[in-house]
Amino acid sequence: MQLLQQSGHGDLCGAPGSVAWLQGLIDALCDLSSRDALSGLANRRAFEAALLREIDRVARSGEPALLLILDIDHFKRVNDSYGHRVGDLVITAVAETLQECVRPMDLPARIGGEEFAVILPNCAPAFASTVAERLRTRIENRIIEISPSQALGVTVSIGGAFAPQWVRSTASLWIERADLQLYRAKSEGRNRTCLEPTPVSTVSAEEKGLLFGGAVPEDNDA
Ligand SMILES: Nc1nc2c(ncn2[C@@H]2O[C@H](COP(=O)(O)OP(=O)(O)OP(=O)(O)O)[C@@H](O)[C@H]2O)c(=O)[nH]1
Repeated sequence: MQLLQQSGHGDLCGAPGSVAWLQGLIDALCDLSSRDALSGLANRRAFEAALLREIDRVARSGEPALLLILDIDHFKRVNDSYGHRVGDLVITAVAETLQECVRPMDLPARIGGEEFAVILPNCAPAFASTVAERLRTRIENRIIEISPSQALGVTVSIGGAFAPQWVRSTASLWIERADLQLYRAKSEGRNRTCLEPTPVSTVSAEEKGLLFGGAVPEDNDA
C-alpha cells in the first residue's frame, strides 16, 4: 500500500476488502508493474508485451507498424558534468516530449537507462521518416531547465524498422533490426534518424490464403 501511495495510486474506492476495492488494487498494481518509475512511460516489460501484440496484429492485418528506438547522445557527459539528478531531469524531459508528440495509439516506452522506444501501429512507410524526424527535432529544440539560471539541450539518435507484413516475426528480431539502424545513426554522427529501407512485400495471394484461410483482405494484393 505504501508503494501504491508513493506512486499516486493510493486512493482506492470502496471499503477495504470489497470487490471494488480489490479490483482497484489489481488495476493499480498492474499499472505500477508496467510503468517506468522515473519517466512514467511504459517500462521494458510492457513494451515487449505490446510489441508481441503488434507483431500478431501486423501478421493478421498486413498493416504496417513502425518501431523506433531512440538513444540520448553523449548522455554520460550530462551525468559527468551536471550529476545524476540532472541526468534524471533530462530523461524525464525526453520522455515528456515523446509522450507529447505521438498519437494516442502509439506507445512510447523507456527500455533502458537513456534508451527509449516508440511502437507506431498503422504507420504508412511514406510518413515514417517525417514522424521520426519530428520526434528528433522536438527533442533537439526542447530547452531543459536544470536550475533557475541554467538550461541545457540534448539530441537523440533514432533507428527504425517496420514489422514484416504478413509474416510472423519475433520481438527480439524486430528490436535487433531497429537497433542496427540506431547503431548506424550513432556511427554516422548522431542527432539523426536512420530507417531500414521498407521491403516490397512478396507474399502471393495464394500464400495469404494459406495464412488466413481464404479470408484475405482485398486491399493488399502485393
Ligand atoms: N542520470 C541517470 N543516468 C543513467 C540512468 N541510466 C543510465 N544512465 C547513464 O547513462 C550513461 C550512458 O552512457 P553511454 O552508454 O556511454 O552512452 P552515451 O554517453 O549516451 O554515448 P552515445 O550513446 O554513444 O551517444 C551512463 O553514464 C549511465 O550511468 C538513469 O536512470 N539516470
